[in-house]
Amino acid sequence: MKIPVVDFEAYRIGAGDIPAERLQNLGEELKAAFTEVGFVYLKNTGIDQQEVKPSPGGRPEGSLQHKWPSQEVIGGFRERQVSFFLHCKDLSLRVLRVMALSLGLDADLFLSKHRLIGSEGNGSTLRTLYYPPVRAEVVKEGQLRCGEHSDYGTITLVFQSQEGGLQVLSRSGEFISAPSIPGTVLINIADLMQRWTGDIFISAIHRVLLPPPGDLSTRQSLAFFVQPDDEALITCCDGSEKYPPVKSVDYLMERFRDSYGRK
Ligand SMILES: O=C(O)CCC(=O)C(=O)O
Ligand SMILES: [Fe+2]
Repeated sequence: MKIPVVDFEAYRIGAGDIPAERLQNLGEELKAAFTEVGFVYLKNTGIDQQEVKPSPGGRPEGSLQHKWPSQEVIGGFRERQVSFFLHCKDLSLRVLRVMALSLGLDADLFLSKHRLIGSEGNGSTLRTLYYPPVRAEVVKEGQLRCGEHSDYGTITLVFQSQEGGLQVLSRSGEFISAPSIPGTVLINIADLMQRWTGDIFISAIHRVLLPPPGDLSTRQSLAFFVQPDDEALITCCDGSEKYPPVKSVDYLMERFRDSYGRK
């Protein structure tokens, strides 16, 4: 089993209304990916490769008085991050729309519960993940670069550097690799979306492997974790009542407590 690559050109960021039939086709491809693997690579999304490159280096950061590094430390950092965040948001909303259509639901069903991304009342986050070099001498048996987990929210957008190592657990129980494919955005279903769809879309377990012994390269990825608005009530969209309705923020807090809270 492989993670499909789907061409999102027809509905890329900036694209206006498109014929329902084109959206339908896109929907079918996304649905196949999300019901079978839970992951998909999207190409021609409108997020260009340039945006994902690290910011130009500046002086090493000293103690920062503000939340954002100053202009002289990393010129344009704030602007770039904000613009990238907004592009991730735009793409996520487009994907959520196609996902709803693909299930024969109202196009706005998922969207209508993601109205506040980027403002108070919605916990979606853009996270920068830096994996430091790994010295072979300190590696323990079975150690991973990022442990096996599934994500909590609705969908996640992942942008990886070239080093690779990401693997996804397939339904047949084997890990398949999910390398970086330049020019694509890797998107996966997360747990709350699996619950929302009554387990139609799969939130797959994934992990990042250590580099081969002696390989001292670092790894960098960016993950945009999409969550519904805090107050949104999530009810199985297929009418199955497989899971009771849950308020988004309550579900997520519970998951965070399980992961990080006192035992
Ligand atoms: O670093 C990666 O490529 C993936 C990280 C990840 O799965 C996560 O942070 O949830
Ligand atoms: Fe993850």
